Amino acid sequence: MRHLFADLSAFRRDPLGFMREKGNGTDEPLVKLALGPQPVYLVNSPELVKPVLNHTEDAIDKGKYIKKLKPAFGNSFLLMSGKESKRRREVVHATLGRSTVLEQVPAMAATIRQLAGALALEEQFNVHKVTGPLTLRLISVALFGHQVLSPADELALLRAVHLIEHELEEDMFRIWPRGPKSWLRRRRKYAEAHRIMGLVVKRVRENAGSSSVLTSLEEMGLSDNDIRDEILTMLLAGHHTTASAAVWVLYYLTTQAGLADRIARECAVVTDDSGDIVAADLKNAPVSMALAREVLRLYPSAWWFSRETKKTVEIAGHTLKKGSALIICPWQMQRHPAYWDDPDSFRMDRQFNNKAYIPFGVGPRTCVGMGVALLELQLLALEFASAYHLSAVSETPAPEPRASLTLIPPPIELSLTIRENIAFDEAAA
Ligand code: HEM
Repeated sequence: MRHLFADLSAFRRDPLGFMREKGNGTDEPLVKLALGPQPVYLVNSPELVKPVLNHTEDAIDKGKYIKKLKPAFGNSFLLMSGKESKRRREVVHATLGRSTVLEQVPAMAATIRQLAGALALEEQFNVHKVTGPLTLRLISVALFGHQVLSPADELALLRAVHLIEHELEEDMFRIWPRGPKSWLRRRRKYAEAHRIMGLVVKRVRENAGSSSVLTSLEEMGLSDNDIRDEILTMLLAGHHTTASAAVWVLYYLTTQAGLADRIARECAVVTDDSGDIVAADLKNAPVSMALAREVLRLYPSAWWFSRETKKTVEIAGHTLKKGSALIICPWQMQRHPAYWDDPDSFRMDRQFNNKAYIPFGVGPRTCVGMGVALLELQLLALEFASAYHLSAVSETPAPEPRASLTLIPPPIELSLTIRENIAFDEAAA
């Protein structure tokens, strides 16, 4: 019998490499991992993803790993199960539905354009440092409308995220409890983060009084604290993940020969006479959408997520006893050579309706922000490619990302110069 912790040090050393090594080297649909006393399985077959994620909550539900996010997300529906979670999810989902979000396209595009203009004045910039504040602003625009979050609020929220992120990362796969010093440090940081977040949410509520999501949450009869937690969840879950993918969108625009030109041409098709993107025409912009999708295949920001069995469950010939963890790892499955040709290469001609393509999860708990995240990434590509020429200042190819709660991109430095013209010749198209 293998030691209960046999895989722990390899996992800690290189989580991304570990998952690929465990899953890609075998056709076992469920791979047992020795990460501690709790039985943990990697879901290694796309055929099992739906059965696991669509299972009734009384048998397979979100488990103890996600509960560790409670210090950040509080009492929000992301961490709940059952009727209350479903009720809240429906309200949020309605606000983030495609038709509602499309109404915010002019404001979102203008936000991106403003940032790009400011970056063009810089000699060079670190991409992740700018996509964090940008996606925070964009998700706030999508949810509450224009200019609800001030630049000072954005900085404050980013600081709060920074305070708790490291601590959450440390707790995620911790086996033994913290010592008193470390426990106190965590308590202090969380308290400070909560204070900051509380102040920001208060201002969001004051400034966005009539926005639909706030009104709907209030009409549901949620307490002030619960509304605070739902808002924070959307801002936190919504910006960090998208910011990480946004880095790679700009990176590939810079490094893939001809891609920026193709997207600039595509942008010309979806803009009106004043140069503004027309939301209803975005369906005619497949290249920028394929870029966003391929980026999320190679670099799924939510690189893993999990479920836990609430009773004994039979899956793929395994009897999983109550309390077993099931890890779903888009990072590993989306680079599995059995499901993808040349899996490590960036290729936009792929079929994304592949069962092994799961950057937003599937089933009843699939990402509520999927539509808005894809829209943000698409608008980013269109706005940058149409107006600027991007050049890489840091090394290419870029180093691999780091695995934290989400995938953290490496520092990538780019510079922008104003695009002179687009070559409209068909041959280049
Ligand atoms: C590229 C960006 C994003 C990625 C890769 C991503 C990924 C995911 C994944 C994989 C899940 C499912 C987790 C599970 O089944 O346990 C999820 C859930 C969730 N996401 Fe996203 N997400 C992104 C953007 C957003 C945005 C913009 C929002 C804004 C509101 C958001 C809010 C949420 C929430 C609230 C849930 C929980 C849903 C539930 O439990 O019912 N995400 N996300």
